[in-house]
Amino acid sequence: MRITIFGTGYVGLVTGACLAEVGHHVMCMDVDQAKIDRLREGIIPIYEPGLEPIVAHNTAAGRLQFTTDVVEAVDYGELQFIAVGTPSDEDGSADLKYVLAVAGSIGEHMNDYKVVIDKSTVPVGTADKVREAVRGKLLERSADIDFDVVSNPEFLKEGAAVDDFMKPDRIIVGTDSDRPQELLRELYYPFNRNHERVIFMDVRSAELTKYAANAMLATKISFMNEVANLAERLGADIEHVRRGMGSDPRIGYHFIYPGCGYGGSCFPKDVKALAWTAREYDYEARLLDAVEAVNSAQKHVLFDKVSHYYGGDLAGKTVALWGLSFKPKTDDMREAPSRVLMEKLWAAGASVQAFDPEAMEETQRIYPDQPGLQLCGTKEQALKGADCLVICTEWKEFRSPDFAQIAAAIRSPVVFDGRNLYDEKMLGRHGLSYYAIGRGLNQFGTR
Ligand SMILES: NC(=O)C1=CN([C@@H]2O[C@H](COP(=O)(O)OP(=O)(O)OC[C@H]3O[C@@H](n4cnc5c(N)ncnc54)[C@H](O)[C@@H]3O)[C@@H](O)[C@H]2O)C=CC1
Ligand SMILES: O=C(O)[C@H]1O[C@H](OP(=O)(O)OP(=O)(O)OC[C@H]2O[C@@H](n3ccc(=O)[nH]c3=O)[C@H](O)[C@@H]2O)[C@H](O)[C@@H](O)[C@@H]1O
Repeated sequence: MRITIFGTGYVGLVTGACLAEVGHHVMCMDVDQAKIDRLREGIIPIYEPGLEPIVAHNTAAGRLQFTTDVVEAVDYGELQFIAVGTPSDEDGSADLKYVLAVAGSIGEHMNDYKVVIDKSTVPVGTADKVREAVRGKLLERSADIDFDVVSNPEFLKEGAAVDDFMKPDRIIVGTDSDRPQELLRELYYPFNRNHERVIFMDVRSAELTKYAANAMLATKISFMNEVANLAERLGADIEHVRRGMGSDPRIGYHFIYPGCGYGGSCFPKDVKALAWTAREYDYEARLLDAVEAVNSAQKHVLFDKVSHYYGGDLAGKTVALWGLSFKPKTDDMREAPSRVLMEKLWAAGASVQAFDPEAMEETQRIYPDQPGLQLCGTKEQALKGADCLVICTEWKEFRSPDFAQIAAAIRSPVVFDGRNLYDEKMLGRHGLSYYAIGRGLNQFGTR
């Protein structure tokens, strides 16, 4: 099938490359000329494991093309995917300007039947707005061309995006008519070989499914962070509690890891957007508001522990920081807990020596002239001359470090761990104190 994808970010590029991988012909369009130039040279603008080879292979095979030409892009595919950003507006609502701009372009340039497929995460009712935007442009040029609008939200995770797309738990397709349903059944047929993965439903239910799934996952995390904060005050260890809870299959082990708060481009914005939608419909989503509030507070917990350890005086201190990205296997820094920590440390007069396996360039881009930030080539270099070590992201290479080397390198014998990677005893053997999340008395630093 011939497919056009608008937006070559995490979702658009992965979708395009993976659909080409199963034999479809795909044209990816982006308004960012520099991004398209790099993609044409085979340079992937993001770090995403496994993406580069399939982009290269399918580009060479002629199944994957890149363009900035909107006319060419609209003309190309019978299926037109919208995979552009839907960032939070100031009030927490989803900003639909990019989605509606693409919809307008499709209406402006289409000359035959199209299925407009919304893959971006959008509030319930957006398909109606997309339909209006396309129809409005068709009316302007008195064109009577048939089209359908479908909701097909994406559930991939950054860092595992290619795997998630190629082996999805489910493919949600929201459509209100038969013609697009048949086309999407054909599109996703290659992904159904093992078992049927496509779940068809009406458009509004599909739109809500995406927000509800992300909000549920975010709720699990905030719930565990709340229990972790309680565990610190009660003298319990959240890691035992987590295992004890997860062994109940009704709860499960997934997404109940406590930490220094969830980040990324989606959970924070999607929880806020769903709460905003609820308010629009005169419903106060108390649980969603609490999930967001717990998470915002959780991003301060590491700073509070460090600050308390030093009696509230961080001026002149140097903190070694391992992990900058919002989670491992990505260079994405959007809403990363490390940013809240660094900004608070700088405000308190401390400086940061940071290392991340992939997110250094992105950090440099975000904080180009920050005197309190030194980006180090290795995790060991980050320790040199630092007062203490803080861990924000659970990259694999941080899991079993040389504790003796850490103890020798840092001035105060203390490690603050926002991801609960270690055991207190392992550090204790090297004379290091260990402050993690929810791991017994004195972890909050208040006793
Ligand atoms: N990042 C993720 O892991 C996931 C994201 N989503 C959702 O997918 C959507 C896209 O997210 P990302 O891929 O992360 O965004 P992104 O910000 O990485 O990429 C969006 C791309 O769209 C391009 N763009 C903007 N206006 C355009 C236009 N008029 N025509 C063509 N391209 C245009 C931008 O230049 C950019 O390259 C969002 O709604 C997000 O919530 C859904 C599931 C997973
Ligand atoms: O809509 C989206 O964009 C995507 O959002 C999340 O994917 P992603 O943000 O890439 O990453 P996750 O692995 O879900 O992690 C999100 C945040 O939660 C944190 N987290 C995750 C799991 C956990 O147990 N504890 C925890 O603190 C991570 O550290 C990270 O900061 C969802 O997992 C995807 O299904 C969804 O498609």
